[in-house]
Amino acid sequence: MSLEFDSFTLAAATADLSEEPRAREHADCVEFRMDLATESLTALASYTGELPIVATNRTDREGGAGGEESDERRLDDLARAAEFDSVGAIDIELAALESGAAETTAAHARDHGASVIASAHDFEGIPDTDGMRELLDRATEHGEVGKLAVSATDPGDVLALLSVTDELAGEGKRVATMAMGEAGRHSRAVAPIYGSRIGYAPVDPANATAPGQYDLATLRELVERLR
Ligand SMILES: O=C1C[C@@](O)(C(=O)O)C[C@@H](O)[C@@H]1O
Repeated sequence: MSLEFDSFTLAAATADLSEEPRAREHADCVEFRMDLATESLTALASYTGELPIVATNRTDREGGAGGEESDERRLDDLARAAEFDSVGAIDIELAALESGAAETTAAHARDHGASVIASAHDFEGIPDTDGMRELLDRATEHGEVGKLAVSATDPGDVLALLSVTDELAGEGKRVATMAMGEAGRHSRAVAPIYGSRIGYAPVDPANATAPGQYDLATLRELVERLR
């Protein structure tokens, strides 16, 4: 089952697929953080949930726990994840796509009907507007969706991110954006209005996969009320 991200899609982010029944009420899909899970391929093989899965195997370099040294193994596991019917998309870092390291991973995923989210994360801060536009634009060239997560220290940081989101979405590009951190939290509720296609929230707030996330029920309610 392929995930197209034709409209806003709310992902319940988790390292534990047994949480899926609790996510169903609010989420459109599950983001399975393979890098935070144990035996992730075994968990995928025994998944019997209803929600389609976005498989993510995040590298340490972009805030994950997938290791830095074992990029080949990490990407290989991601490619194998895409073989499961339940996996509708995989998330690959733009850096790995641009270096060519993940070219076969992306092709393999598409061969198995899974789309590709090309993602970039800045855990240190927020690039300037031109930098964000350029990164996001490049991401949309490599993925069915281009995603940018930045770190805000001030609510004003979010303005530039929203404006770039609005601009690229207005050009018909599929983008997903969010500002991490407390100061950026509101971006998660507001960015969908400007065209962001994917939101992430943990089922259990104690298990956030990024700083400043709302819990799933709250984000769903905020997005619904604001649109
Ligand atoms: O890339 C993202 C976005 C994210 O970092 C966030 O800020 O919500 C959460 C991650 O799980 C996901 O892979």
